[in-house]
Amino acid sequence: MGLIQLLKSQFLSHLIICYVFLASGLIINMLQFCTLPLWLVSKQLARRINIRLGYCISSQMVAALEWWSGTECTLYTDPKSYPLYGNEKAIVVLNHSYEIDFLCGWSFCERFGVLGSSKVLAKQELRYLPVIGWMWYFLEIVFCKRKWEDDRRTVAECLQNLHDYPENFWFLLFCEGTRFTPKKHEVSMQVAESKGLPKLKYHLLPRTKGFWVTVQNLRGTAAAVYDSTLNFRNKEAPTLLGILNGKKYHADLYVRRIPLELIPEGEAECAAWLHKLYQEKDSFQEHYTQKGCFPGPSVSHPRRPWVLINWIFWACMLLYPLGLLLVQLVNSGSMLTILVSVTLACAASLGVRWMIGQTEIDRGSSYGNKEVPLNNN
Ligand SMILES: CC/C=C\C/C=C\C/C=C\C/C=C\C/C=C\C/C=C\CCC(=O)SCCNC(=O)CCNC(=O)[C@H](O)C(C)(C)COP(=O)(O)OP(=O)(O)OC[C@H]1O[C@@H](n2cnc3c(N)ncnc32)[C@H](O)[C@@H]1OP(=O)(O)O
Ligand SMILES: CCCCCCCCCCCCCCCCCC(=O)OC[C@@H](O)COP(=O)(O)O
Repeated sequence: MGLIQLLKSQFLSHLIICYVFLASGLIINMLQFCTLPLWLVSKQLARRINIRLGYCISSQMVAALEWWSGTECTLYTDPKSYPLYGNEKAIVVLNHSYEIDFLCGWSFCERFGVLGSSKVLAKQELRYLPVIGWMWYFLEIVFCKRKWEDDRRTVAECLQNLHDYPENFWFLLFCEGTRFTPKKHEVSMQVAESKGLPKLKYHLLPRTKGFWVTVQNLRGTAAAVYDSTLNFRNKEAPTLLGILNGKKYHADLYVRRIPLELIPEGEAECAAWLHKLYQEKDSFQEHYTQKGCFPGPSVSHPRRPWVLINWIFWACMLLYPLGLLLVQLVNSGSMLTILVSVTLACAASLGVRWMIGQTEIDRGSSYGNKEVPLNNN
């Protein structure tokens, strides 16, 4: 193991990264909170400020992926579509099998200049996650309870609010609705069978309602759907803890740009279109499994230094006062103060570990796990 790799695997390094993330994140959350009165005066200015504040948080995770772990993300796409990425509003449809799929998505957002404004249809539980969930509140992220009766109105309303959004954004949809597990796959294939749909090997059966409501409500706002299929070389199973340990992964993303006009308007037709899309995605994954790459040309889109510069800025701002505090603490000689400080640091570490746990598939929800009574043939 080289010296750098040894450094990356040290608990102290992880502690520093997590401290900078947590402390800067809470400061930024507070700044976001301070923009609340501005929404009443100038909504567009408040949005633009929040995009930049949000960037300061999410780019730290991208920095960990791109610069700390050195993970490489390769894009396979049609060179004719390539110039449009980042220059229009779009809906992204992505498979949901990996613990860091959202982070790879963020990495592409960063490279195409839409990281601060990127959006997602996220499960309600994530709204309460410190730093990230609180940041999302100010970025107008759309949350769902994964209960259509409750979601149909709220999701449509939140999407309507994005009509006058001042900057380009990508709206991410994991149509499978939950991460892939063998059990969830088995259950969803029973549903596929009952609906007379072909079985999928690499995906769960997509939930079509969220896609339909998104396409309908973003017509006239988004220009296209980016059908995106992610895989990792050599059957890598990447994790956020692996990233923190400096482990390098190799992600490949296959993107097809589909103009929004080509997507049917009716609910049933739109659902059928999405099922066909997932059958195609399944065939791309089969191609990847057989050949080790996606069909079509790959383009090189290098990482940018901004995420690293942002991290260095926050590290300088926050590590210096922490150093001073530690020196004062030791000099004080008070056992009680030292004990209280150590307890606080342990609590913060456990908090971050819990946050990381939110990305782990083994700790995932039971949504999609249970056999459902099926009355449609
Ligand atoms: C150039 C580069 C391009 C791209 C770069 C890539 C990406 C970057 C882009 C942006 C990045 C932005 C942000 C990323 C950051 C962080 C993201 C992090 C995480 C958030 C992710 C989540 O939280 S995912 C979970 C939440 N989201 C969703 O669930 C979305 C999908 N779901 C839906 O759309 C649902 O329809 C719903 C949520 C709106 C409603 O849920 P409900 O459960 O009520 O679903 P349905 O009504 O659809 O389900 C009932 C129907 O489904 C059938 N059924 C029953 N059981 C199953 C089963 N197991 N599987 C499938 N189907 C099932 C049932 O029979 C019903 O059938 P109908 O005939 O009645 O439809
Ligand atoms: C600087 C870099 C490292 C900093 C250290 C750590 C900080 C911890 C940050 C945690 C970030 C959490 C981001 C939340 C995104 C979770 C995405 C996700 O994958 O959600 C799962 C849902 O889609 C489906 O849920 P399931 O039904 O599968 O259950």
